[in-house]
Amino acid sequence: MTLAIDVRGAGVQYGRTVAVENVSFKLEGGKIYGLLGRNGSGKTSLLSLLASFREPTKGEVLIDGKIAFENAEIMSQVCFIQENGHMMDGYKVKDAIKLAASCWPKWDEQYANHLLDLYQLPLKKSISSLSRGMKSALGVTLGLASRAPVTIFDEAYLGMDAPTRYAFYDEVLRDYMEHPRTFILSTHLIEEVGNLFEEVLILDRGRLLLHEESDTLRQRGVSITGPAERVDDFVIGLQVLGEQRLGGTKSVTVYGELNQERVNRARTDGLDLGPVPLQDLFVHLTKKGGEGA
Ligand SMILES: Nc1ncnc2c1ncn2[C@@H]1O[C@H](COP(=O)(O)OP(=O)(O)OP(=O)(O)O)[C@@H](O)[C@H]1O
Repeated sequence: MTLAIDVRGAGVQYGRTVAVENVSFKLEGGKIYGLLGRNGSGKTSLLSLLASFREPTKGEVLIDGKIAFENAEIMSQVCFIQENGHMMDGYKVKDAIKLAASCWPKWDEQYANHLLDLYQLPLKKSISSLSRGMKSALGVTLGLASRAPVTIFDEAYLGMDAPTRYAFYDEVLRDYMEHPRTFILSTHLIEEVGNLFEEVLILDRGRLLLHEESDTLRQRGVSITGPAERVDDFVIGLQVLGEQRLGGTKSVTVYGELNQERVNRARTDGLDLGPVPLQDLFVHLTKKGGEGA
């Protein structure tokens, strides 16, 4: 089941702070989406609109064609897991599981038990006594086992150590293949998780800077490496994002796809063309005072 998401001119304001401004995008659903943005760029505020936790100050958010806010039917289709939990500190793990089972109609108890075992989560322990990593694992368990048509993880796996995080990424992919639905993951760990994303949205100071297929975005960056003088000559007229030099060799990162003529010229000039990591593109695109896309 895929639910389309349609965000129309949405804004979130806290007093005088504008956290999200005039953001519009459509997600057809049934994909894994990455939401990227620097600290304070408005990711959590935007995601809380999708989860109906908050009403937009401006604009509207539609899920499956219906206004999401305070819509019980929609809320039961969206599971929003945050790093800090919203997770009833006074309760035990088994209470959180029980509550989740009653919230999400597609809750899969067997899968939840499998994940509880995998993460070795003690059912009888109170949530407040769990380590940070265990709290993350509980969040991840709730999100995955919810099988909600729209499952959102807002940095929810940050507390996990690296092997557990990688196991989580594998689990998301496996579960997504077996039970296709919409996943939205916000993250700072772009290199780790970037390969999962089919589409990427970047927020910058509350505004949507970019919404693209990740493959298209990756093709927007090219690194050109070779003898320094030839590289300098080659990049004239291109948008240079950064450069590194080692002796007489230089590597320059440019933004924008190279046309065939340029690609041929690089070959003739003996220059190497290579991909640019998503993380580097993100850093350049969201640099303070950067030009953006
Ligand atoms: N409850 C709130 N009251 C007042 N201001 C808030 C509140 N929540 C967020 N903000 C402000 O809104 C802006 C966006 O915050 P938000 O948490 O949405 O960003 P974020 O991209 O999720 O950040 P991070 O990556 O650091 O978690 C920030 O300037 C933040 O200080």
